[in-house]
Amino acid sequence: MESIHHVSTSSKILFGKVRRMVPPMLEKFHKGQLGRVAVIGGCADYTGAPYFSAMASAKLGCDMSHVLCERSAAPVVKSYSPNLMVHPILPSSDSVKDPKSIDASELAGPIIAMLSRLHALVIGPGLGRDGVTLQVVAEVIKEARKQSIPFVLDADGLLIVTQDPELIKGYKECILTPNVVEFGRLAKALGVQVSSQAELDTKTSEDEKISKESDACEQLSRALGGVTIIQKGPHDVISNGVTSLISSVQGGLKRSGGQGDTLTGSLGTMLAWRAAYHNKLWDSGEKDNDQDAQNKEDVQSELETEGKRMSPATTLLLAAWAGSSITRECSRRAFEKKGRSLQASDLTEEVHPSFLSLIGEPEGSKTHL
Ligand SMILES: NC(=O)C1=CN([C@@H]2O[C@H](COP(=O)(O)OP(=O)(O)OC[C@H]3O[C@@H](n4cnc5c(N)ncnc54)[C@H](O)[C@@H]3O)[C@@H](O)[C@H]2O)[C@@H](O)CC1
Ligand SMILES: Nc1ncnc2c1ncn2[C@@H]1O[C@H](COP(=O)(O)OP(=O)(O)OP(=O)(O)O)[C@@H](O)[C@H]1O
Ligand SMILES: [Mg+2]
Repeated sequence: MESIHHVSTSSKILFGKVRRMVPPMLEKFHKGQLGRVAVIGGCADYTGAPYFSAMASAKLGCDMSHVLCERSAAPVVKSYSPNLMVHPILPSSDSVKDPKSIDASELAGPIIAMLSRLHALVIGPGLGRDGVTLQVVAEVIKEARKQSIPFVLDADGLLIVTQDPELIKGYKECILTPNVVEFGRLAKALGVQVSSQAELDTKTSEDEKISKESDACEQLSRALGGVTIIQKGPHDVISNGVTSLISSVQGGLKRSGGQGDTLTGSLGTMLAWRAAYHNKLWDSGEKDNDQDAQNKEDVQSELETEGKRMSPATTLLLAAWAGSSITRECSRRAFEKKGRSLQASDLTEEVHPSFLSLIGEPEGSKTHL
């Protein structure tokens, strides 16, 4: 029994459509046009997560990859790679006089000042749970939403939304990437029923299981006013509440921490490219389309029609699906080489080969001179 909201378009066609959203490599572009992405995260406890996320973004192909992190994390993240631009501008209880009396919007000022120069944000990798930090990031979320900047919310960024769902309710330019535990917390906060593993185990076919899981993902998305959710797991369920896609590219078998960070960074770059596609940075050769896809049928038709531009609802689902597919392919490739010794950093090296094998360079792209 397949969910009535699932798009059944083949992976081959979907990858072909993703390729349409990827800007070609052309001599005329200047620095920054292929993507300016910032990861907001990194604290005294976690420095790996923002690094993996920002590197995935860079290796997928964005031009500029920033990390906005807590003061103590900055020299550490910088030492991992000179390619990243690391800004120690994320306040915490350690960097303010009195953590109990702060002006969060004022403290968010230096981050907010950067927003207009960015195409996409990834909020949450290694953010930690410091009260001052989380209040400041909530202010950044409000401002990013005001400026219609797309963002990905993960890890401790999801905690902010669990505590205050209104921050993102109805904002169509965001992607949430909860793991099983984070999904459960969000569902509980929004009163959405989730099947237990025991209940899922009673389902006789894989299709029935997926259908049950995607029902919960659709309901959570609807409860949040149609935000896009990637529910990570043995397969990733992607939904915007009315249309769903299943990402089932084979992954690896090692579940080391930090693989979700390759996902968020890849999504950051996909969101930047999606913005470039809608801003017509290059001529995609497709006819204009002024209607936004409203339901599964519209999305499926846009995905299966050649020569017509896709609308933002379709490209957001597709960007989410592409990020998930790339990450799972990275995990598969890294696992093939490293087996049980696989670490998150092994995925980073697989981002470009995975992009080439799944999506490939778009038509007109000059990758050799
Ligand atoms: N190298 C690094 O710097 C890393 C930092 N990380 C950061 O660590 C912080 C906490 O992240 P956590 O993910 O640990 O969040 P939580 O502290 O909420 O812990 C989630 C718990 O759920 C468990 N879990 C995960 N998937 C499960 C499943 N399918 N079934 C049952 N249990 C499951 C995990 O083992 C973990 O103990 C975040 O800021 C995150 O970004 C992680 O991303 C890992 C890598
Ligand atoms: N059982 C599984 N089989 C295949 N792939 C999986 C499985 N579980 C998770 N993944 C994949 O691993 C990636 C990370 O998902 P995971 O559930 O580990 O996130 P996470 O707990 O947030 O990770 P992180 O440690 O980075 O915070 C996703 O791309 C997901 O598709
Ligand atoms: Mg995580």
